[in-house]
Amino acid sequence: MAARTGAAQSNEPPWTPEQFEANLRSLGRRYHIHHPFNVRLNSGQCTPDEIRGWVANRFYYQINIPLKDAAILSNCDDRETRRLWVQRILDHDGYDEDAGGIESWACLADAVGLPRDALWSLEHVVPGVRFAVDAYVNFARRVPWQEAVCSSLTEMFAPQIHKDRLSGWPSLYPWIDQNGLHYFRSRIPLASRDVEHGLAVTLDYFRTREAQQRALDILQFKLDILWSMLDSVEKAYAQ
Ligand SMILES: O=C(O)c1cc(C(=O)O)c2c(n1)C(=O)C(=O)c1cc(C(=O)O)[nH]c1-2
Repeated sequence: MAARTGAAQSNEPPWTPEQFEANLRSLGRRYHIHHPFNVRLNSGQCTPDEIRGWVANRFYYQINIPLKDAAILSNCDDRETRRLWVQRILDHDGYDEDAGGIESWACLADAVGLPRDALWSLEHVVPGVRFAVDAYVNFARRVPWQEAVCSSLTEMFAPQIHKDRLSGWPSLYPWIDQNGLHYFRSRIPLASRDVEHGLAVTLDYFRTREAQQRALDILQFKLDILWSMLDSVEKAYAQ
């Protein structure tokens, strides 16, 4: 991964944990919440076909998140971290009475009128989305687990995008069955819990200025993945 956020001099002192966290959070200005497609989506300007296209494509991200988390687990030699991290897989795949996030996303597909067989067949997934999501999973497979943990920190910015959908969609898109929005509601507390753990790992692992700079580059890489997914959806569906 090429440095994106400015080369660091290795002789500079490390940022304090507070400054480091503030610098990570400042990358929120590049979150896909600001992507033109998302701006249209959350301001009521998307057609039903565009929304169905977005749901079908984002499904590829949803079903790959547990593979990404399993890759992190497979590289992680720290038992305490594994005990916490395994929950992320269960959140998406479900356990006991909890049907899980993938099933919730399938309910969103029902709500927007996308048939389940079309969703699960992945027939609507466009190449750019496939490449971007696969890049995320492959990154998690090959880097030290702490770097992969850092890449999940885009979740710092996710609660707001979920809240925007929950507050806006019912009036902007009254044709969408509101029961389908459960996924967004469920993710708000889970994202906050994930971030608390992910940030603790990141602040502890990236200690030198050079390492902290690498953490910013990793977060930017993940922001780019989310951004390019929307670029691809926009190109495929926007009128
Ligand atoms: O709807 C969104 O915009 C959005 C973004 C992100 C993100 O920022 O990576 C995640 C999610 N949703 C999400 O639902 C989710 O479960 C999730 C897991 C992760 C991750 O990197 O481990 N990101 C995200």
